[in-house]
Amino acid sequence: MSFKPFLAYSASAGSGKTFALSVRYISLLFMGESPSSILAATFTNKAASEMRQRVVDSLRNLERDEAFLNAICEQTELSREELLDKQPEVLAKFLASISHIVTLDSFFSSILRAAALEIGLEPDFVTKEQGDDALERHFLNEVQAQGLLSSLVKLAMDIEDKRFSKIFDLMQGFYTVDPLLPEVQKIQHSVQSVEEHCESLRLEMMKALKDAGSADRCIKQFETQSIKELFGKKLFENEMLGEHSWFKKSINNEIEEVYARLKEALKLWGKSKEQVVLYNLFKIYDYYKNATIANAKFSGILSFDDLTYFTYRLLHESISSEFLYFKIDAKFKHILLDEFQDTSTLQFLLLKPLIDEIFAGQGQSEFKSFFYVGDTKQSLYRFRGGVEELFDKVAEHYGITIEPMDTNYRSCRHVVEQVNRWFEPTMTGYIPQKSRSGAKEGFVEVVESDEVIDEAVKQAQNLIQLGVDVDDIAFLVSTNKDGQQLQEACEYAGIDTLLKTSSSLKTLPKIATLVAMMEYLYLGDRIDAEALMIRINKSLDDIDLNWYSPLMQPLKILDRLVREFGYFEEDKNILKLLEFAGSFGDIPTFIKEFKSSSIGVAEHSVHGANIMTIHGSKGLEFGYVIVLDKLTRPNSDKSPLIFHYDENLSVEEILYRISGRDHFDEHYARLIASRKLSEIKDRKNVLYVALTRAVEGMIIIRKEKDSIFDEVGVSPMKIGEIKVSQPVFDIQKKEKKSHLVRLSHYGTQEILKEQEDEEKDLQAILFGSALHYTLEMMVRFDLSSLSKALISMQNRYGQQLDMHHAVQIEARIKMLIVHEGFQKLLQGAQVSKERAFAYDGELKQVDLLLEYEDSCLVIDYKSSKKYDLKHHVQVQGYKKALAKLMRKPTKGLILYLLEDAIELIEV
Ligand SMILES: Nc1ncnc2c1ncn2[C@@H]1O[C@H](COP(=O)(O)OP(=O)(O)OP(=O)(O)O)[C@@H](O)[C@H]1O
Repeated sequence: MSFKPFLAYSASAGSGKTFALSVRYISLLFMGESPSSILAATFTNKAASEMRQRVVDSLRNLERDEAFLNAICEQTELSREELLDKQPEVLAKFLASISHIVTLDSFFSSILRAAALEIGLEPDFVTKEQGDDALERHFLNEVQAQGLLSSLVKLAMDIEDKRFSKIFDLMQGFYTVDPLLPEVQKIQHSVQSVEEHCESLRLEMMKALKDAGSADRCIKQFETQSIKELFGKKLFENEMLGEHSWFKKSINNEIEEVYARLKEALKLWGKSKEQVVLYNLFKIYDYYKNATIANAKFSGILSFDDLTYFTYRLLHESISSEFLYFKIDAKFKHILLDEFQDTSTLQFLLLKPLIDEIFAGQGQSEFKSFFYVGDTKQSLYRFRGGVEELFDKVAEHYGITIEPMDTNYRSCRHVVEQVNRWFEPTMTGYIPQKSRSGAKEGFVEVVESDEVIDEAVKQAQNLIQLGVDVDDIAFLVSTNKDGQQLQEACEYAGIDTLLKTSSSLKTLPKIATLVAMMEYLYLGDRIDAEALMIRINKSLDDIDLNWYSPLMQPLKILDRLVREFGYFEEDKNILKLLEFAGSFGDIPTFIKEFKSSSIGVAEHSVHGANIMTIHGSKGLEFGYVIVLDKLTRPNSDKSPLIFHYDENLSVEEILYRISGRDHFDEHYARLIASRKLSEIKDRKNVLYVALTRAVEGMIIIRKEKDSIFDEVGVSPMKIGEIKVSQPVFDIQKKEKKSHLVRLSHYGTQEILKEQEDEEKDLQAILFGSALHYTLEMMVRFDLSSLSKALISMQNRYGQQLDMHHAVQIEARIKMLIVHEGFQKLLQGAQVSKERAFAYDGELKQVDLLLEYEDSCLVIDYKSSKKYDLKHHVQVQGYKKALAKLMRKPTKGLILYLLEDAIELIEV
């Protein structure tokens, strides 16, 4: 049998690790294993749902997926015929069973839910991504009640940053790896005697220097006001003081001897400071931890750190794995783990009892397996206790063979080769990848520009113009904030986007401004509102606020402000804000609750160019990738604490970072140096992930200075060419406007950028709506149906619609009725109008759907050609969605009902 039960793949991006995992999963099904006995864990929800989909799709269309079918044949040693024969039965069994294709977090959450009561947690808890302000308040109250506020203030002083929020971060850092923390001695240390000793040596040094007739500038080096100042002196980087050019002349044995003692005393000072800081931190950490646990239990809202912590407590202290299996009503015989390089030690410890169980049965007749895949070059989560050594340690511990894979199945040849060129010289242990035979050439381009966002938008417009489907484009950015900025620019340029970030609604400038305006109206607090208005290019004086009364409901006020600001009511983030505001009767409660809320940013549409952070793109692939330089300066890790892991991957010691400490303490210097190397490696890993996502082509936009790409020597270049089928249409050049773009919906899906005054716009909206309505009301596309539909339209719109527009509607539809091309399309088609369908959780509606025997055609009516690009992108989205839903090849058309012509444009 070629199925190796215990196996790991350590291989580069795109080499088919996830593919191999899916093959293995399905092979197990064909080998008769029950879906409920297999645990397959991936890193993101998206990856998990893609894997589930892949399993179902492959089981449905096995014969169409040659590569997959061959791989399953090889794994199972079954012939094609045997597999195809078994396929319906395996599919039926899979669909009827509970499968466990999950993220580790959701798996832990299900474990915890099943046995929550064992540790005093209500099983209906919910999980969320970020910590909340309530916890900080709760904790501060607790600290104050315990009389520990002075410890907190002292800590804030000791920690260079001097902000309380830094202390929260540090404690959250402890909590993330809590079970791995070392025992910290609960002895109160003092630095006073050490400081006194340092001080007397400093004075001794000054005297010795004076006695030796040293120059003033030498003596001045020791004229410091505090030990901290002395500690930070650069001269201590010298092992002997005589190595310093200033001191050469007057150096003598006595001075060197005092210097050595002073260095030793300062080393001790650093250590004592560390002990004091850690002692104080751990003292308050107990309260922080208790506050966190109490807060989670009380609110029923768990962060991912809470989830890991509680699951650890549950599995390691409260119940046995036998009891766990009983509780979750499953027993895993096979475990498959994806992206293993980012599994934290703690997460692994949570899985370990289940893996041990598999190995415990080894040698007996029962068929069990364990398989994991990963790439340490893509390890991104060191900060949350991800330790890349875990990959090898696990293999060693269980005696698992790690196999390499050397061919890239994802990217075109130029991407694979260029990535090799960048990383081979700059990344230790990098093994160049081969391109698969028959890979397309593709293209890679590096553009240098300090207007990163504008350039990215320009490049995307160019791709779209060349015929690239907007859904196949992905922008990769460094931060959520960069993503938001880019999204606004894309929206402005008429490119639909899908923003996949974890940002909170509060952080969006539009939303923040609306709420600040409410505060201004209610409390008269002008400063915040004014500052935010400037950010969105407006001034308080531009806005008419005479309608306001303090008794108005928050929803009413926001609704009015949205209109005053000319915002788009259909903007989903604005809708989310309005929805939230709807549940409050008074302004102050709304403001208070909004500020402590953690409502996430809405996704903008079901299709469009993806915008995501590089971290979020891990494991994914896209046709065309545009990687953006970081908009802000790259920041280095300035955490005041350094965690050092031991052989068993527990935290062996925690070091306190003080600048200059490496001059005195060799052990500290060694760890700091290795930490710096890790930071560089982490940054390169991020770049490696970003530069390995593209299938057809990649564009990189780098800044001239301070570029994140400098690390691997990415400089302007171009290889290959963008080759896409036919250019489909011309992008209309849009002039940039200095004021905010205002969007309105009219018709069913028609989108208009407002350029005229409000009066004209209202008529345009009515015209679009009435035209759509008339077309909707026509039973058939003939003159008698038209005259009936026109009556319905007059009943509905007659009062407001211009006479001239009513005439136009009739004339345009008459032209359509006699249009030969259009009538031809109707032949043999089942016609549905205003067909609604749900796709990706959203309700969509198309104007006209023509269903033929073996294909479909989706038609979208437009009354003007002003916004070609937007129309085009929109119809592409419908086409894609309907092709999936109808399971038939689906074409798309934009039908322009213009004043003097009917035009049909294929999309
Ligand atoms: N043996 C194969 N034959 C054909 N196509 C393959 C094969 N292996 C992988 N692929 C395809 O290559 C692409 C990359 O594969 P996959 O996502 O599994 O790589 P990966 O190693 O998991 O990448 P990453 O490290 O970036 O997560 C996918 O589109 C996959 O379907």
